[in-house]
Amino acid sequence: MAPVVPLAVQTRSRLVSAMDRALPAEHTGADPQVRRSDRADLQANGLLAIAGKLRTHPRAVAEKVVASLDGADLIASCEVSGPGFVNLTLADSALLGQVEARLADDRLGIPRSLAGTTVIDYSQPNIAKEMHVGHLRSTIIGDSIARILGFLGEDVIRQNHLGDWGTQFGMLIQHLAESGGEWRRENGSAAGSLSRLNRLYQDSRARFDSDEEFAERARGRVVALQAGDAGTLRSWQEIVAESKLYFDEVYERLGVLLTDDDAVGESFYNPFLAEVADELEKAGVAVNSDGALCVFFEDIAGQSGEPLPLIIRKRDGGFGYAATDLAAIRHRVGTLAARRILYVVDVRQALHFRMVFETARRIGWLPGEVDAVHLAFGTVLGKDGKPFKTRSGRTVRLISLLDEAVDRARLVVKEKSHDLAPGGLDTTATVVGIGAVKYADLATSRAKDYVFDVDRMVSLHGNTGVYLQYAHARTRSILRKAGSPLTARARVHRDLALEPAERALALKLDDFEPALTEVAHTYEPHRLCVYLFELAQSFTSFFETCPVLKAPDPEIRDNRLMLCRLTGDTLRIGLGLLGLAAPDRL
Ligand SMILES: NC(=[NH2+])NCCC[C@H](N)C(=O)O
Repeated sequence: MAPVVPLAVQTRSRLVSAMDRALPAEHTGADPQVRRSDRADLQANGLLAIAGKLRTHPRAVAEKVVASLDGADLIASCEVSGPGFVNLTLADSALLGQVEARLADDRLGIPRSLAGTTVIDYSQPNIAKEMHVGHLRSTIIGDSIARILGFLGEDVIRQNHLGDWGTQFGMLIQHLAESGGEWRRENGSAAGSLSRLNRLYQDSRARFDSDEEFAERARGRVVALQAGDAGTLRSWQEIVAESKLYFDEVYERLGVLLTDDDAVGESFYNPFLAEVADELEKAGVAVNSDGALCVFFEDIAGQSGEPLPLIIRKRDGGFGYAATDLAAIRHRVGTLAARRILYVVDVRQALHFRMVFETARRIGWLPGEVDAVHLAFGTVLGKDGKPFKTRSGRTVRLISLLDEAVDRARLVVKEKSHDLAPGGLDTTATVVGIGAVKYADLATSRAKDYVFDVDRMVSLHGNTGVYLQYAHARTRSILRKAGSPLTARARVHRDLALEPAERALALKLDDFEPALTEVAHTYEPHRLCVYLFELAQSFTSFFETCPVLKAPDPEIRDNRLMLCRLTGDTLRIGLGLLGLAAPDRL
């Protein structure tokens, strides 16, 4: 299927050709800067700058270009305005042609414009601990970016950098051995066992901090674990396996792409850490400082004003979090052949990643042509504007949040839905509730904090997941009532004139690809949310002013049905790229 080129891009090409014809040769290739505009469909602003360079009156330049514009099939009218802008109105037939061409392709004419390998590190929960809202953000944002890059043709390798290694496991395993604390699964779900493990983990931490003799035994346990002592290793493996089961339960509930194959935890890099440290030391990138192996950064000062170290190996010989991340970069570039590595991690780790990336550049593990980007995100806040905690001050469990959202969604659906899918209330409440949580997270600009407010998330008014799911279901319901098959060849009558609301909708439908490309460049899924919300609003205005089933004549009805169909398809694919389901009935 040939890609469908957005009308703005087509218009730009026509203007460039006209400029080639009308202007002196040294200005070929200049950008006419075609943008969407309020005054007309499109506006070209680039001629002003060119006129400046040519020392000619800008309006005269614009008039000349417009006079040599060849675009009758595409552009209905074109006029010079103000100091030398060009306002362009697209031909109705061109807008309808786009609708027809997009409907003929199951990717809606969107090309696979990316090609390369991207590693994306996201979710990253910690073994023996329950997932919390911070992991929710990483999981949801990372998953959507993975989907969008993949849709645009990128080869995406997901890496779930599980916290499954380190001194804390010595503590936990020792405590389990001594206390006989029972945590194993009683029923089918791993949520209960993880909750018990989480509590035992906290107990072990408290004991470690208060009981020096226990701390000594726990440190011995770390040594045993690292040396591969059979019993210790078995305990660790058991805890890891149970934690993974629990993560998978959460992932399935959330409907994210992550599977067990993506789980490449910190322990995976353990065998390479000594080598990483040696190489850094030999290359002189890391130096011995007070018995620890560190990398220093002249331009990054700590609180005391001294250059801040990145610790590779601690004084006791243990390797830190940074050593693991450096080993991971080596693996991702050297073995996985990434041209880009994305880290979806809390903004509080910004300095860590800056130092890790800089270290990897210095030693050459991260060559200039490979990008490494920390996609930092803000904190989830409670209604009091403080980091989201339970009343007793504990971090909030992800599962209970999801349960709450689904319960709240059930009430909304029960009250509002007249057209429930066969799966009934429970299925729909799940789709709406989980979708609401995901959408609320994605719709906020990534770097910002946001307030976790379930009522707002499941609201039918405003920029919410359920608003978009309803808009999608509405398009499907219209098509069902019209008896119009969802997949048959598009029947578009190109010679008909469009009403303003139809034009606005058709124009918006043509903007899907630029919206996706923008997310791929900025890694900000909220831009796709904004697009889909505006599309749903354009659809609502269209639907309110242009009767579809009762259209004045059969050909107009056909055209309107096709607009409904393309809106529905665009919403379905767009919601899918955000990780939301789009049921046909709601
Ligand atoms: N490659 C990484 N360091 N990824 C982030 C890991 C996040 C860590 N497990 C945490 O919960 O804070």
